[in-house]
Amino acid sequence: MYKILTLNNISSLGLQRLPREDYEIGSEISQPDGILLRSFKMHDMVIPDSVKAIGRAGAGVNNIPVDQMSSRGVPVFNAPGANANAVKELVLAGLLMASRNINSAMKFASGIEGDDAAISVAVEAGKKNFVGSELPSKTLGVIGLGAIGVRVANAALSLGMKVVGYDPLISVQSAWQLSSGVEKAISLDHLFTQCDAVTVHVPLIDATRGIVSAERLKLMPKGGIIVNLARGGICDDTAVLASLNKGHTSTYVIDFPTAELMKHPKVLAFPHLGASTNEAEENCAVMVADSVRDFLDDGTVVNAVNFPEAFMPRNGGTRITIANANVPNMVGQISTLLANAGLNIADLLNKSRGDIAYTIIDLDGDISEETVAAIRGINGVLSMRTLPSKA
Ligand SMILES: NC(=O)c1ccc[n+]([C@@H]2O[C@H](COP(=O)([O-])OP(=O)(O)OC[C@H]3O[C@@H](n4cnc5c(N)ncnc54)[C@H](O)[C@@H]3O)[C@@H](O)[C@H]2O)c1
Ligand SMILES: O=C(O)[C@H](O)COP(=O)(O)O
Repeated sequence: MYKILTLNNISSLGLQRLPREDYEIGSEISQPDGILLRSFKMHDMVIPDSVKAIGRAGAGVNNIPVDQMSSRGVPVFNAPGANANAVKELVLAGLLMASRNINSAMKFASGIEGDDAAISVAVEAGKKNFVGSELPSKTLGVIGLGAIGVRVANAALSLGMKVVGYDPLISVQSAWQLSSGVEKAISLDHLFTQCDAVTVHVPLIDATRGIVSAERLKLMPKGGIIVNLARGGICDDTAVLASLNKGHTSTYVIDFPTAELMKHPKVLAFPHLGASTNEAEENCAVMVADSVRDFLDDGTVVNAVNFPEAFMPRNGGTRITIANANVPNMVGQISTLLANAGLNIADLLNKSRGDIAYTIIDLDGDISEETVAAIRGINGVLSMRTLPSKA
């Protein structure tokens, strides 16, 4: 029986992927084997040694101490692309709200008093204050062309916008999905000089913190729109507020409001709503629950942010899995210990990613506690699991 601790509400469709005969799930579980969460901030939490896997039902993992988990040989899974359409739709909504002054116009309309005739007079007199502009012929800059950025770029093209993209680390999969109509910016500065609106879709990491800066905002034409549904910190909020106050930037659409941002009339603040659709919550929960289950049951690794992909069909015998530092002779030392214990290797898979290597070994026989301890004792082994044979 595996124990799963949930740190946020996880869609029941996802939790149903973990059969109750094998999985106990709850928000008060002690000594869990796995943790499922959304945006719960884990950095200040003491993560029990029992934890073997962490599953983020979403995209961003900046709320999880991934490096610490890597050093403990614990994979962190996420749900790549599972909420991308939801975010794309909110980006488009934000762009439309900003360019048509929808928020302030709605506030005006809801503040009108009087009978129907008076309302009609006020509406017709007041609408001139909310004249907007249309998206075709405008240029959108998309920073980060991953699951969300590609969808936003392609959708904006289909709405008639010119689209300029920037992502020096673009994956082959994203490049395949990106419309050929999206132009490539040669640098971030190049992107800002061309764009009436800029939207960010990068993870919050050192390299992306503050990339929407005072200097870059000045490069944009007057009246520009900034959309940040990625993470607070990617835009320099102080610089954006200064640019709004000067009248250079027209609107800041943000999914991560702060006290200062929320009270500004030119800020459209959403309550971290990007992934909050029934579809996205279900997609994310199902995807990450499957990954955590496949790992706990079989040692399979799919969609981990810190481990290599690893899948080997079960041959029916006992399986051991080892995460270790990616240095020479680890597999040699492990197989020597197995040979010394008289254990034959039926099948073996060894993969690496950055500093971590991961090995799956199916054995023709049962492994003793003594041999497990010897493998755990090899310098560089970060974690080891023994999975009972499967019929
Ligand atoms: N508001 C929400 O509810 C919500 C929902 C989902 C994701 N997000 C945020 O959006 C981010 C992106 O999500 P995604 O699903 O598209 O992730 P993704 O991993 O598919 O895409 C991220 C892209 O950013 C690119 N990138 C990384 N560093 C970069 C840099 N310095 N400059 C330019 N590009 C860079 C990567 O190459 C990748 O293509 C997440 O990390 C998360 O923080 C927010
Ligand atoms: O990174 C993400 O996937 C989003 O920020 C969604 O976060 P949430 O699951 O807390 O809505």
